[in-house]
Amino acid sequence: MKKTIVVQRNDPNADDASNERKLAELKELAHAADYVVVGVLVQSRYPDRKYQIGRGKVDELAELVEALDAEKVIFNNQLSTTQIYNISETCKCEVMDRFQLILEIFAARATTRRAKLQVELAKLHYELPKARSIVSLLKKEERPGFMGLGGYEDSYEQDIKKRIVRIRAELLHSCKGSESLRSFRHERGFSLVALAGYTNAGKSTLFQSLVKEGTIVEDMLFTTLSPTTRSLTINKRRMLLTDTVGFIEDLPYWMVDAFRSTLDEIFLADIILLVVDMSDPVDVIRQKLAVSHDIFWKRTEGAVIVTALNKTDLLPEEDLQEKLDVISYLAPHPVMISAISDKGTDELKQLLYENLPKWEHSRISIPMSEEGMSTVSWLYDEGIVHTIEYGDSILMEIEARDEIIQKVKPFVISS
Ligand SMILES: Nc1nc2c(ncn2[C@@H]2O[C@H](COP(=O)(O)OP(=O)(O)OP(=O)(O)O)[C@@H](O)[C@H]2O)c(=O)[nH]1
Ligand SMILES: [Mg+2]
Repeated sequence: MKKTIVVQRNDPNADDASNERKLAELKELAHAADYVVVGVLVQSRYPDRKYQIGRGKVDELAELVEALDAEKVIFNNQLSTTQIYNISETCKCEVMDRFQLILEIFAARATTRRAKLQVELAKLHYELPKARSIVSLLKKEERPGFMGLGGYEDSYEQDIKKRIVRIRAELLHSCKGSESLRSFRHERGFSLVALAGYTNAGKSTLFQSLVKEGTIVEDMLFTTLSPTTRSLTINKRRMLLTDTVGFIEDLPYWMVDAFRSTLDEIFLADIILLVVDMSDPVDVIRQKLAVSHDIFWKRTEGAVIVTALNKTDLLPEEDLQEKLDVISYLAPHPVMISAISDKGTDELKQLLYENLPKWEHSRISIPMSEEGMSTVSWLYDEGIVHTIEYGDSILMEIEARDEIIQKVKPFVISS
């Protein structure tokens, strides 16, 4: 974890509360990218329009970097190439802006080929307008390595343009890889549950708390497909739980596709587990829920939404109930939880179980033979075996997806 200092120039036209919220969001983003925020610097008086930060403040920042031994400075406002260059010279550490931070988060979370291409595309869009000044700065200063650029040449800008064209073409032809991921998982009898919600809502904490008794062997298979997916068994039903990137507001248009593609897992899920931070002010919760539903709308097919109202440990019971009353129309299948203390986890698991795609019950009789025995072990893998009796034939009571029942149709006695 890298130590970082976050810097914000307050918007003089916005009120204190909204400036504070912006800063809080930046800290949350830094946390999401695995940084530890060790210091904060706010520029409240409006400096010269040309600068995001006044001269004196840059010196103050440099002192802070040294005192706190920070490795990185993250600005909430967009910076020009020259600004990044100059500030990093003075502070003697890496400097980046909010957009680069968000790109870093997307890059870390992109699991499918399509998502990776989208993130790469967004990065190139970010770099393109800066290409010329990067090259001229490097030429002036003879400083290779700046902004991750090794050697440089005049064709840098051309090069970026070519890569953009190439990626666009590949994206056009790439089929949705995650579709096949879904069928692969379904073939193996797993239902898909995706965690969704704003950054800092507590998705990853809940993910860890739900999967802590998960089965390691199966996990090894799926971690290679997606590093943020683990298996989870509730009442013998097996599901795959996927942690996803948090929703982020105020994205520029060139980042929207990259953001959406990191959410592919959500759009393919059987259940969307929407995590909400109940310690937010109720207006903020309502706004976040509305945006979340907007993101799911039209992109999900028949997914059930379960709303996990998290961080209930931070509020008294009456406040929780009051907030729930206001937001209930935006919170389908609600359950109050506290991911850090495991409170409500059992109710949540039960709710997930109840909302899984329905499985069929059947009584079947399978001939006692080698082939019959392999069918039995296949059924153990694919469904739930409630009872089994060995006699002249093998009598079983099973529960499984319809496709599975169809395959043993000739043996069905009753359903
Ligand atoms: N008090 C309290 N804090 C919580 C709870 N759940 C999570 N947190 C804290 O909230 C912060 C964010 O939690 P994460 O699990 O990283 O949130 P996230 O939704 O995964 O965030 P992103 O990955 O950035 O989208 C952490 O500091 C957690 O310790 C909770 O139930 N109660
Ligand atoms: Mg997380």
